[in-house]
Amino acid sequence: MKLLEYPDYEMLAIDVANTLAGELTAALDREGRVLLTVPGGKTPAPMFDVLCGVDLDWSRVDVMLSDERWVPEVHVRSNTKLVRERLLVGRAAKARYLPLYAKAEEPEKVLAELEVCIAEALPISILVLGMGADMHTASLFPGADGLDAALADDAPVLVPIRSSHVEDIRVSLSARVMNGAISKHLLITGEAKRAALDRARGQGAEQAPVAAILDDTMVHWAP
Ligand SMILES: O=C(O)[C@H](O)[C@@H](O)[C@H](O)[C@H](O)COP(=O)(O)O
Repeated sequence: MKLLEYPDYEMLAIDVANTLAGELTAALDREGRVLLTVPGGKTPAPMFDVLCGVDLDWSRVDVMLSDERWVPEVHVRSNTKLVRERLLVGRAAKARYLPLYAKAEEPEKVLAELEVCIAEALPISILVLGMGADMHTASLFPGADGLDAALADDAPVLVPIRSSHVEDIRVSLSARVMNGAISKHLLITGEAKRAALDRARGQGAEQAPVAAILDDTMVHWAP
């Protein structure tokens, strides 16, 4: 794990967007298509606002989420809504979106169908994650129902997660798939998440799920 510190979040967002632009461009020089995976939540939007305007061949970029809340794509808590409004616009509107949500009461009913498109696009070229002060990443929450399955060496691509930490059923990429990424970035802000990161480095993934993805990850932090 490497840690980059920034004076403020605006500088972090601009620098990370430029870093991702460089990595996407290099990956596009090597591959026919590249897979960019991004988090939901509040942190990434300002970075998305910069990245969506970068001049690259977005028509050869697949975009998917690290995890999703099991709510309709128009719901205010939907990460798909966030990505469609803040990343898949401008030049990046030409990217292909690979959904982690389909209309069904329970994710288990449609996970196999969702995994087909994602499996074809793997491995992830560039993974961007967020983290909570409870040391979760994606939707891998400590003590969650589904966490063991998501941390297993033979984990599936997508895992349904139910946790008292959040109100929605979640669907998350497994740690195995996230660690298959060629490049990994973690975006965190504030002292609480910085302290949580320090705690996580000394714990197992069952108590600190973010620890499962920290190897070879570039952590970007702003106060
Ligand atoms: O669905 C989500 O919420 C994210 O994918 C999740 O993993 C997020 O990255 C962290 O919870 C941090 O969220 P904030 O950026 O809102 O603090």
